[in-house]
Amino acid sequence: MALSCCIGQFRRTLAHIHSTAAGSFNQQISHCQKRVYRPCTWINTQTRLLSSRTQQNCTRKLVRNGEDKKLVICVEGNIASGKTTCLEHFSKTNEIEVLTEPISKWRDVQGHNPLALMYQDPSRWGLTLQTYVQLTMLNRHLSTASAPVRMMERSIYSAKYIFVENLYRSGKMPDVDFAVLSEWFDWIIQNIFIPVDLIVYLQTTPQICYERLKERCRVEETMIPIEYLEAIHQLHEDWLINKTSFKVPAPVLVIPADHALPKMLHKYEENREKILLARNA
Ligand SMILES: Nc1ncnc2c1ncn2[C@@H]1O[C@H](COP(=O)(O)OP(=O)(O)O)[C@@H](O)[C@H]1O
Ligand SMILES: Nc1ccn([C@H]2C[C@H](O)[C@@H](COP(=O)(O)O)O2)c(=O)n1
Repeated sequence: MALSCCIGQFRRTLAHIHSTAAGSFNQQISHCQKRVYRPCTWINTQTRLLSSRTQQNCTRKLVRNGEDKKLVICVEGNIASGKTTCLEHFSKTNEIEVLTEPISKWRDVQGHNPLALMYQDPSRWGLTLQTYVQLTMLNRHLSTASAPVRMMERSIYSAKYIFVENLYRSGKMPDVDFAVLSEWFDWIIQNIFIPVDLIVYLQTTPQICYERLKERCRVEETMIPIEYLEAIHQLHEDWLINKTSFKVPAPVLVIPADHALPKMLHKYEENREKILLARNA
């Protein structure tokens, strides 16, 4: 009698634990959906979007409404290769919105300058800067479009494939920092739709970048040696030209960019149509 009473009580307790756990699990899901995903939509990219820009090895991704319709061009290149100057040129066109790198944020996050810290002590501050770069670049990619064509300076891809990779390969980023950043990056790429239609690669020699960097004279960059620009250059070449390092998310238009400014402006005009008609489909 006492034993069957105990078994009954045990069963009721188990049932209670089960229903409480299930309830709290469901609550977590709806809380998660409401809090995290409200501005976007989960869509089945296999059924709704079939262009190659969606082929990122995932069937369900977080997509901003309407983001699949605009054209996205990322301008990539070494430090001081002329990306901002190129964007400035195209910003005069009505249907193009230009998004420069959020470097002002990297120089001032709540009164701190992670860009300067990274150059002073890359092993200590590389992760700090690159985590923030990843966040701010993701924010740039997901920001609401204000024109049919978007031209962006760099991308979340080059942040990882060029700058994080360089810190790691040069021995200035500890394995654990690289592992954490890589897991963040892989999660983002697998779960969030980040369309790119064309990469415009401003191909320069490191020496020319070094001269332009000296002329620009950004205070954080005064200690950059030519060897750093050479390493960044080689990573760009392996990614976008040799295609031996990482997956390239879009077709690449290479524009040789060592020339003086008037010739560069002419080259931008020569390539205008190719750029504006790009659709990674
Ligand atoms: N074609 C060019 N010839 C000479 N100087 C240039 C040219 N393009 C840009 N510059 C100068 O070089 C520096 C770096 O250019 P910038 O557009 O800021 O490069 P990035 O955005 O790639 O770092 C700036 O001082 C800019 O005025
Ligand atoms: N992921 C990144 C991106 C940029 N930087 C650095 C390199 C430059 O000092 C600066 C901005 O580059 P620019 O627009 O002049 O080519 O930010 C970095 O360290 N990591």
